Amino acid sequence: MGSLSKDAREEVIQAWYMDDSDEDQRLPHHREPKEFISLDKLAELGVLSWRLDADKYETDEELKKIREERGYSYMDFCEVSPEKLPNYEEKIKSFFEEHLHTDEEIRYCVAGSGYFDVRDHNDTWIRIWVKKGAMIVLPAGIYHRFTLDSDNYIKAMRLFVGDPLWTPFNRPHDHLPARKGYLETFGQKETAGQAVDAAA
Ligand SMILES: CSCCC(=O)/C(O)=C/O
Ligand SMILES: [Fe+2]
Repeated sequence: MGSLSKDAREEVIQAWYMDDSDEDQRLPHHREPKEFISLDKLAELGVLSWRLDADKYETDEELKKIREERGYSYMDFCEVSPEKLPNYEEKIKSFFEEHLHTDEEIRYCVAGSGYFDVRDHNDTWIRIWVKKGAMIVLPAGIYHRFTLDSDNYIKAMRLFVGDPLWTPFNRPHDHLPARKGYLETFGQKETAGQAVDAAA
């Protein structure tokens, strides 16, 4: 994806299987021993990723190209921290409720960091740590949640195709066409996604 190698992406995006502990959601929640997951494995789940230069997002040709190719016409920013986000406690709680959306969730971390957790094909939580420069797309219909990490701050660019619809559908919402479509497209291993694109 783009001109930078996969290794460059891994400097700002890391993923691992989570432990079962109920401790503070902002902790990494690694298993013992740690079980990291490749970006190719994320692509099998439909989770796409790029590394971009967050210091030049206003003029970045690579970002422009991605937006044009994928039709991301809408853009705004979401800053999450106790000081910056109105109704912070309520919002952070709702972000961490397991949910899906009927459209892609596209987030580009331009400052700070945070965790997007997604369910794999076995319904096991994978934690995706995004840092400055990481852009990820969660496909429509994937169950996921978001939390800040212990640094308590992220500024994310939010992209969308057309008029944005941010509605979270808390689990269970298995009857939604977006969920059924997700399972049809990504419910089996080695389906569409960057892993297949890369092999082509
Ligand atoms: C870092 S953006 C805030 C989280 C969010 O918008 C969302 O929908 C999480 O699932
Ligand atoms: Fe979401």
